[in-house]
Amino acid sequence: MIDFLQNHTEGTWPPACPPLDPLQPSDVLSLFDSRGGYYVAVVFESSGSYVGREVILDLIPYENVVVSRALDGDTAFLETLGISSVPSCYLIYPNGSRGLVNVAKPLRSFFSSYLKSLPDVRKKSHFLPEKPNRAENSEVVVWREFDRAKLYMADLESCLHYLLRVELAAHRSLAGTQLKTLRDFVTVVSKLFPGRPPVRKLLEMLQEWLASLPLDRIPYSAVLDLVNNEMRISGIFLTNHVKWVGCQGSRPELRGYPCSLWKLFHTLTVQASTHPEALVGTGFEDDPQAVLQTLRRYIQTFFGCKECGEHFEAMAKESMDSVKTLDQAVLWLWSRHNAVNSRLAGHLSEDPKFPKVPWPTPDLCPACHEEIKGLDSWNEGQVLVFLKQYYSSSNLIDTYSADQGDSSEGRALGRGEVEGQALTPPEKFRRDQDAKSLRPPGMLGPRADLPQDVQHRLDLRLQSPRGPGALQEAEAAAPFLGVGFSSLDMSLCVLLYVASSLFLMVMYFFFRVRSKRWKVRLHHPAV
Ligand SMILES: Cc1cc2nc3c(=O)[nH]c(=O)nc-3n(C[C@H](O)[C@H](O)[C@H](O)COP(=O)(O)OP(=O)(O)OC[C@H]3O[C@@H](n4cnc5c(N)ncnc54)[C@H](O)[C@@H]3O)c2cc1C
Repeated sequence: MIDFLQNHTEGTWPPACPPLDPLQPSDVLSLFDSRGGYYVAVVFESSGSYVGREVILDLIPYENVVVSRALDGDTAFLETLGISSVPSCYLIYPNGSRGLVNVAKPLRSFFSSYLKSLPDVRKKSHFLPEKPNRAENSEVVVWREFDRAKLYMADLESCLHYLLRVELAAHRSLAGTQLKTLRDFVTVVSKLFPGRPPVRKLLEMLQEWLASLPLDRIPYSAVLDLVNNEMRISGIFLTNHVKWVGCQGSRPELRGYPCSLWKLFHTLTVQASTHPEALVGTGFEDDPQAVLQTLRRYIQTFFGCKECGEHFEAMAKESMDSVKTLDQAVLWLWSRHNAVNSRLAGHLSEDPKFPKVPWPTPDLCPACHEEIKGLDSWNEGQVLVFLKQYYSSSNLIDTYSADQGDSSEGRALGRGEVEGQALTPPEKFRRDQDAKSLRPPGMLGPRADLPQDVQHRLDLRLQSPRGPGALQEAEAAAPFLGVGFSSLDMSLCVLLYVASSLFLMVMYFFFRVRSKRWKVRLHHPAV
């Protein structure tokens, strides 16, 4: 195609196609002085190479970067730039600094991928909104430095917090298939989540409670009470706010929860594949699709973005049945995630700092990428090895994780802000940042009540004659005398109090009348 383009389009050069002829050393030197506010990349190569032209064409749909090519004829010039072998890519940054691009393999896909992932390089879009005015956009985003090769516990815990306290809160009560979906999802997460002990304990408690419920409808507030650890059971804690690290966006409305949900899902499929024994006794142990199917049902039933759920369901219908092993489940989710990435590249929801490119990128996993007949292709064996390492517990780090027991971190959002559900993408994710729980959990106190106590208390609440209808009162729960009693608890107490008073009064009158009768009999023994 390149030959055709260069040999047969004299005078009719496509207007959108950048020049493909090589630059002279003097042209390259003049680029050093010009400041266009964008990146300029020059691929140095031999005369028979196509790499430079391929990279130029690969980057056409991207803005803020211009690619050119130059030949390796002038060795003295190459030496002054520090180029010892070709092909090499020399990059001039928007601020004027410059240097050689360091990639693991000097291949077209590695150069292209590197350039596409530069900050502010993103796909051109006709639908981009105007950049917000700095003065209007007063929200300050505190940036947390992080390593893209690592998985952050803070992201996964924030995901669980958001999922349990915000996403599920859109449902007043849970019944039938919804309840079963939640039960299965919590089972999978509690068995496979490689989290810190207090979070695992909380998940275990939630799982045991949901599994033992004899009811087919529960108010969401009962789940929330348990998640908030209102019984103050020591050693149980889940952060009450979000803190994104590997999922932080360059603007508050970008990334966050959906990013962390993907990470949680990948972690679960990898854990199921590397620790299949964890699911023994759950009913999921013999089915390689069990985890994927559970995640699929969660997305279908609870994911706040309904449109995303429909897209995911379409993919699942198309090919989830072909998964026959736990390793294939890991790869299925990986390839579907990449399909979503490529569909969304250049979309409004794309963060310019985190362009949607096929993942893992060559810098993260050089062995995952191969070139067959000049085309980038995956080495799936290596991808599997990489995924199992990336999403393993040994790659999970606690930097930035919430201090267990410190519920004061984070900025609270208003109640209305976290409870709504009728959101449209990408608006739906806008509320992810620093969302707080509906009701913040109390600090863990020294009391060490038994988990059975919690179960009993929650069961009592569920079995109350008013059943799930008592939800509204439960939602208005407020701490009373420093002990986490809800208004439902208080109404039950008052009811019990009134009933016992009535009973006592009836008994009092009954005995009074009886004693009067006795007295009458004693005074008239002949009667
Ligand atoms: C199930 C699901 C379906 C979605 N569908 C839609 C949709 O239809 N429309 C829409 O607008 N948004 C959708 N989203 C949201 C969208 O996919 C992104 O999550 C969101 O735009 C944020 O993108 P991100 O840049 O943080 O990267 P994400 O795509 O969220 O990726 C998060 C992180 O996962 C890792 N990663 C990336 N790719 C892979 C991979 N292939 N395998 C393993 N790990 C990977 C990277 O570390 C990356 O930073 C969906 C989210 C989910 C969870």
